[in-house]
Amino acid sequence: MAELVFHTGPMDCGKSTLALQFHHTQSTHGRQGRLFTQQDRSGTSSVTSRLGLSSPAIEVTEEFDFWRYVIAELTGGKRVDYLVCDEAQFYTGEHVEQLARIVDELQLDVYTFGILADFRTKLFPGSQRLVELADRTETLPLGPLCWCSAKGTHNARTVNGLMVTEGSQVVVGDTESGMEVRYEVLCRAHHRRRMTATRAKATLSPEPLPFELG
Ligand SMILES: Nc1ncnc2c1ncn2[C@@H]1O[C@H](COP(=O)(O)OP(=O)(O)O)[C@@H](O)[C@H]1O
Ligand SMILES: Cc1cn([C@H]2C[C@H](O)[C@@H](COP(=O)(O)O)O2)c(=O)[nH]c1=O
Repeated sequence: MAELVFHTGPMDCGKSTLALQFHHTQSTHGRQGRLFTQQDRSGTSSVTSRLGLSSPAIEVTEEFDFWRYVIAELTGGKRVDYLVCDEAQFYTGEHVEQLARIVDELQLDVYTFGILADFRTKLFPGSQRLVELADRTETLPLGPLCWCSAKGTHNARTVNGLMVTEGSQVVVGDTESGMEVRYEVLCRAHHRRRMTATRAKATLSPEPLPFELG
C-alpha cells in the first residue's frame, strides 16, 4: 500500500538530510521520484542540508498543483514512483490534499518533511493538514539541544538574541549564530519563559530555580 508520511521535528533536526537520503536510496534502487521544496534557506530551488548535501528540486508555488503535475508526467510517458517533499510546512492545505489523492488514486508513495509549529508554537497550515491526513507522522529521533541541554522541541525566533512573539508566520532563516534575526530551538520550559541562550547567559548563572516566582 502506498503511504503519505509526514516526517517532522524542530529546525535543525536532520529533516532535509533525511529527505535527500530517501531520494538517493530510492533512486539507487531503480525507482524514479521527484524532489520538491518551497523557499529553501539557500534561496534556490533545491533541498539543502546543513551536512553539506544538496540536490535540485521543483519549487512548490502557491499555484502549483501536484495532481496535475504527476498526471502530466505519467500521460507524457514519464515514470513516477514516489515524491519527496521538503519544507512541507509552507505548503497549502490544498497541496496536501493533492498529495493524499496521489497516494490513494495513483498508489505512489509520498514522503513529506517539515516543521510542525512556528515561532509562536502555532501549527503551520501545511503541517496541520499533514497531521490530519498522513498515514503516519514520524518525529525524527535526533535533534538540537536547548542551551540547558534538554531536548530542543520548540522553535524560537530571536532578534539580537531576544525572543520575539509577534511577526509574520513565514520568515525564511537559519539557526546560525551571528545573525540579527535567527531561530533558536529551545525546550518547552525555556520557550515559555522566552529564555534564549543569550538571555540566560546575561541573567542566570547558574539558574537559581527551575521555575519562576510570581
Ligand atoms: N559538521 C557536522 N557533522 C555532523 N553532523 C552535522 C554537522 N553539521 C550539521 N550536522 C547535523 O545536521 C543536522 C541538521 O540537518 P538538516 O537536514 O539541515 O536539518 P533540518 O532540515 O531539520 O533543519 C543537525 O542536527 C546535525 O545533527
Ligand atoms: C519557526 C519558523 C521557521 N520558519 C522558517 C525558517 C526556515 O527557513 C524554515 C525551517 O527550515 P528547517 O529546514 O526546518 O531548518 O522555516 C518560518 O518561516 N517561521 C517560523 O516561525
